[in-house]
Amino acid sequence: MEQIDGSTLEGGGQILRNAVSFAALLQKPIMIDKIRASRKQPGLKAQHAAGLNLVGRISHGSEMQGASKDSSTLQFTPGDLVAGSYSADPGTAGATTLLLQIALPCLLFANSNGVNTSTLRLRGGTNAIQAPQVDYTERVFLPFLQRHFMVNVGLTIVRRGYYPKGGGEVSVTVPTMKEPLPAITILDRGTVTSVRGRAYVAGLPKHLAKESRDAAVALLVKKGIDPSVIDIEYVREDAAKAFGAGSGVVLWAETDTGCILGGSSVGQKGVEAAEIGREAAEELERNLTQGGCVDEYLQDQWIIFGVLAKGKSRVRCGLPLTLHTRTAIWLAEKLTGVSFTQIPDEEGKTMVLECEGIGFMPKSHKETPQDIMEER
Ligand SMILES: Nc1ncnc2c1ncn2[C@@H]1O[C@H](COP(=O)(O)OP(=O)(O)OP(=O)(O)O)[C@@H](O)[C@H]1O
Repeated sequence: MEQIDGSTLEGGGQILRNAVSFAALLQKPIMIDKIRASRKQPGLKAQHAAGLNLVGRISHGSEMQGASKDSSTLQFTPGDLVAGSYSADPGTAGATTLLLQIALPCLLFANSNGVNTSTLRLRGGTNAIQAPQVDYTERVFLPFLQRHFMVNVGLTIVRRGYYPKGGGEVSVTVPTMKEPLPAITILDRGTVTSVRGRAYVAGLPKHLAKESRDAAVALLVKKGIDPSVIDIEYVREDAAKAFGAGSGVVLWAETDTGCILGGSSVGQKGVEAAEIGREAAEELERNLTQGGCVDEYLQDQWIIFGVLAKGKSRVRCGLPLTLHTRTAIWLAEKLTGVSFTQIPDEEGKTMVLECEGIGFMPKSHKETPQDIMEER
């Protein structure tokens, strides 16, 4: 059983998600201790437990011990990943997008079991802090997967939900892969051709969304973005499609080389609407200034897919590399044997991350006549 120290580097929930996804795919039993030791309240939160148990269900015949709230140790012996319909609900505002983060790699490579697409119903928060807002997943992460890894994941926001009540729901369709993911090369950031976005409120007056939008636009223009490429809508969510009250801004910039980078913020009590807009714009501007082809969040989120892909992937990232990215690399190297190379540019402003992926495909899927011959 592979031992993983959950307090390493970032020491948060992402280690668990990546570790359990890799373990389920590679059929490698793991034991994680010191779970979320770096956080104020260590151990599993309801949303982590819900994500782990979701993978436990996708991985038929698996055994999982310690996947409950407050647990600091987890043991997982994987079974067979099987495509199908699954759901998860932490009962809190825990991020639906992070439930997707742990389940997605598993479902992509699940045994198709006669169905070519799995479906996920994920409940919880859709627009929470310290997690991808669902609009980020929809507008940045999934288009990235589609453009570069050729994977078409469908996402429908059934109902939005916010901190502290949650109550949101997203529905996701995940195709079953018939061949390994292709390696990716993304080195040229290119020039920004559009900045789109969404300033939203739910259960609050609409003018607040407009104030956030206007402040975001003003800051972007001040930082040198051409006003004619900016298109940020402001909305009050339909009450039937949003549970509770919330606000925030999600922005995404596209470049002429096909890169998409995000910037976002979530409204909090006592913070003015205009400030929420400026926060999101500042984050986007920072990501653009860093010169990477991915923003500071995609930087860690592409790692698992690059490691699973077939061949050498190279992605230019802005600096500094985030602690989440360094943690994802550390864990991937530990569990899969791949090694990452970090190649700085001449001016030391950006860093190309390079890895030779393992070309992952579960054994049971290799059923071409050639594979059968090789088995014999
Ligand atoms: N504003 C954001 N936009 C997009 N992605 C985000 C954003 N904030 C965080 N993320 C992503 O969410 C994940 C958070 O990982 P983290 O380890 O912090 O998880 P967690 O489950 O929230 O655990 P913990 O409570 O221990 O921090 C990372 O993949 C990170 O890139």
